[in-house]
Amino acid sequence: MGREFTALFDEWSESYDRTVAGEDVEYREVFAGYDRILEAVAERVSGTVVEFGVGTGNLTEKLLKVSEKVFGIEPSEGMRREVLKRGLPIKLLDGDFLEFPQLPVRIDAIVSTYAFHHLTDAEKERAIALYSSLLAPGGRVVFADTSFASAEERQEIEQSALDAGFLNLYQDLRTEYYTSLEILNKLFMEQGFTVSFTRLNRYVWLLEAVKLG
Ligand SMILES: C[S@@+](CC[C@H](N)C(=O)[O-])C[C@H]1O[C@@H](n2cnc3c(N)ncnc32)[C@H](O)[C@@H]1O
Repeated sequence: MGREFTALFDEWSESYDRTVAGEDVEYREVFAGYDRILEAVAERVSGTVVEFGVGTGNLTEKLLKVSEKVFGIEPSEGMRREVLKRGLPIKLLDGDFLEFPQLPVRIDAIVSTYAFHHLTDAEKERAIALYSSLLAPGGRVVFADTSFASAEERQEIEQSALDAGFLNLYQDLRTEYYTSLEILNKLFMEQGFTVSFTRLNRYVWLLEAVKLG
């Protein structure tokens, strides 16, 4: 579910790593400190980890240094092809945030970078309820993604994309399902998590949610 962006990611898969390296000026600020953002997620997890929206496998590579086992779930065939080229020792599955093959083991953590905004807020609610049912107390969800601290901040960021003539970025901000910290906090708390947020660049916030007992 929430797979309406898959064709776009199939097309983007071969050049995606050049975008995150800052080649595309429109997205440079979104990906500022990309490597550090991925590390901030990886250093907060251990054990058996499920990663959603794997992309080309950049976070996966870091997770493999700190985890026992990584299950990668990715709906785009183009992106999965890029991950396979890297030969990473993970179990890579066709699936998405809401629908994926049954995982045969206990899960310690669920992670994702730059991807949860592909779900509408109603889909996010369903996904978080599902993760709450999969994790034991102490299990965690760690996401890094564009989110907004307030309605004013959202407006300011959209306006500055327009002022800079970054029309692709502006279009993304207006049409994908970026949400607020307030909504994320509420959705996770309702499913029995404690939540904290840390800003990682102008766009990206780290969300760390720990399942209560
Ligand atoms: C901007 S890329 C991020 C890739 C990688 N996580 C990173 O940080 O570079 C978004 C990824 O999410 C995937 N994606 C899109 N919709 C998704 C969904 N509903 N469920 C899971 N992944 C999704 C895309 O195919 C793409 O690989």
